[in-house]
Amino acid sequence: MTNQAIGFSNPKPDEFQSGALITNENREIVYANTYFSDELNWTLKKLLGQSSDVLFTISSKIFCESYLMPLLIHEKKCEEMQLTLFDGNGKRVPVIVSAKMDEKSCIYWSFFNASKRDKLYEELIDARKELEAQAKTLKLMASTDELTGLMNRRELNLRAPEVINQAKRYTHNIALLMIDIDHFKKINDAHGHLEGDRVLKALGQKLLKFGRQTDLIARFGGEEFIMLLPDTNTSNAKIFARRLHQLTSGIEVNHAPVTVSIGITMTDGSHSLDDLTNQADGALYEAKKNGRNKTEFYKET
Ligand SMILES: Nc1nc2c(ncn2[C@@H]2O[C@H](COP(=O)(O)OP(=O)(O)OP(=O)(O)O)[C@@H](O)[C@H]2O)c(=O)[nH]1
Repeated sequence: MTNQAIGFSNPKPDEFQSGALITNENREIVYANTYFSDELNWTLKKLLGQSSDVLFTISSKIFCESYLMPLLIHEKKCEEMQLTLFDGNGKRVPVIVSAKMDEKSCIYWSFFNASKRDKLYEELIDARKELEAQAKTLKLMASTDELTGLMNRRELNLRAPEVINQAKRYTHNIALLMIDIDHFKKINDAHGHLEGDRVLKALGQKLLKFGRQTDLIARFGGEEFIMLLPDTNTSNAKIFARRLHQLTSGIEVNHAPVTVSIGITMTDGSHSLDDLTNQADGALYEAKKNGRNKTEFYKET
């Protein structure tokens, strides 16, 4: 079969927007339509008589040998395989290939340029990546206190039950500390809201640095913070609170140290977060009542 073997006179045989190729039983090209010259920059004369291998990239050749050819031999046809061709200038062109094999092992190939389709895939992948990044940012925003960067109350509510359950399971104690800046309103009133914000941020940073990785450290409300310390007994919690008082005094407003009051409650995992925060709140109230800059433990009545 030669190029002339498929001789049309009218209408024009070669106005297809796809490549058509025929290879013989030795896989030599015996026909290529003008798509190969017009769109893929091949010289048709050069192509004729060549092995079809000249068209395919190495990975496409491997795919042809290992999958496409066995399929053609067995099924006599294959549809919509994604391969990569070289054009006449050696540029890679993604194509969708369908092929049919006749009883003399001639193969009738059709190639559809898939560059635009690939571009669309790339754009879809980019769009997906962007959406994933946005979702991640939104998740972070929903779980984080904007001012201090600590987890917010919502996130604490989500994560605390697991920590409390683990204490129960492994028979550990947990300490919950409610930490409240003393006379914070005065700082705001005397030095402005921005100064108040600076103090909140500084305390947030100190708590983060001071806490362990397993601690939950959250901004609970205005000037109130919560630390949930797993695997901590009463005497450890006392030492921890003492160091927290020292640490906080390192933050100064107009050369005066900032102080905090702390309410602590302990549990073996048999209390809910709500129970614990109510208990710690009661202890915090006692600390404020007793003069501030103090730690009090919740006492069961
Ligand atoms: N700068 C700033 N202030 C805040 C923020 N959230 C809450 N506050 C302020 O924190 C202050 C809390 O005041 P109070 O509840 O009276 O407590 P306090 O002045 O610390 O008094 P004690 O707790 O009794 O020692 C209020 O003035 C709030 O406006 C914030 O994000 N930034």
